[in-house]
Amino acid sequence: MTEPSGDVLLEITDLSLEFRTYRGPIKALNGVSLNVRAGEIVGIVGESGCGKSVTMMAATRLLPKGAAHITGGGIRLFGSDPMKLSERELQHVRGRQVSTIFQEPMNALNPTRRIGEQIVEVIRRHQRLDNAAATSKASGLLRDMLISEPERIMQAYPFELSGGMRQRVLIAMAFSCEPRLIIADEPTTALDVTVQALILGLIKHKATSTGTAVVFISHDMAVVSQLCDRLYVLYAGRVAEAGTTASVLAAPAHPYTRALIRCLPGLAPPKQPLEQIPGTLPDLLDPPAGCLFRARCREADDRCVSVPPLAAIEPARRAACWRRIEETQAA
Ligand SMILES: Nc1ncnc2c1ncn2[C@@H]1O[C@H](COP(=O)(O)OP(=O)(O)OP(=O)(O)O)[C@@H](O)[C@H]1O
Repeated sequence: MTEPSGDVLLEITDLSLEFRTYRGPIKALNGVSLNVRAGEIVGIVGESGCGKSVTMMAATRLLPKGAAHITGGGIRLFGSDPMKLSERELQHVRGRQVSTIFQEPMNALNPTRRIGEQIVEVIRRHQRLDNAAATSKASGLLRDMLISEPERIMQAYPFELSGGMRQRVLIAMAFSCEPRLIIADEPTTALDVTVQALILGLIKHKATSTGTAVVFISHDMAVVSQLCDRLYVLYAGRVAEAGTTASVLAAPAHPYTRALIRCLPGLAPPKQPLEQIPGTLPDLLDPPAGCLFRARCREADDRCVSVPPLAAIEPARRAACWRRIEETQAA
């Protein structure tokens, strides 16, 4: 697969991971490979429980200690294995090189402290700036988020702001230390559609103007397709399909990707009724053999009793579907 050029910031290779629970191991990831290069916006998309968050939490070593076990493959984040970093090195990476934006900003902000203090503290923790310079930088970052009165917002407490405004504050904070990579985990899911569009535009503009790479996690194909250069479609802890957003949307190769697209107004073919994907994700405590999408797939046949590899189907495209792999081989 031809990849875009640029430094590889994150490389996940064949990563398998399980959670050991009293009911048995939950096989959350099964051979996931993905990479992110400097300056690109990469989407990870798939329905709830498919492993999007776990993949990126593993990459930044944010998974609960003791419960999550890597059983295969590896991760290189800025050239190092995050599992082997000391706590101090990890803090440096998390503060200076990678920032994360989560879905619920209220959980990430301290409810008892003013917004301004919190942004200034983050800036000063990682940059040698005095209070006045950090305050001025915070104000500029809020303006970049189209907050017209940053001084007033900096005086406010989190509960005084709307959800969309709080999320803009968190995005400003994420960019404040000039990281090379931002991980945005469903940052707009809790917001209404108009605010969502504004926030997506702000992330895209700021990332493009600063050259920051973004991994954008979402269950919403419409959202990732607006924002991302490349997509990884995850299903039940495996990559079902990967490629540039334009090529995936133009000719989705995996039946799961096609089903995700057919569910969405705006992306579905015109004049066809929107569809639902029947069934649910397989039980990851006891996954069935073969292709994990088989039970929900209207195109499944005898070949699908064995697991399809994630194979190159065209330049810069991979898919894990026997039908598509064999069509490619036959062509
Ligand atoms: N701490 C945990 N203990 C046990 N299982 C977990 C834990 N965290 C995640 N899982 C399981 O790992 C699988 C992947 O979860 P993950 O949160 O990555 O999904 P997701 O695609 O991000 O979905 P969502 O959008 O709902 O967050 C799921 O089956 C989930 O139940």
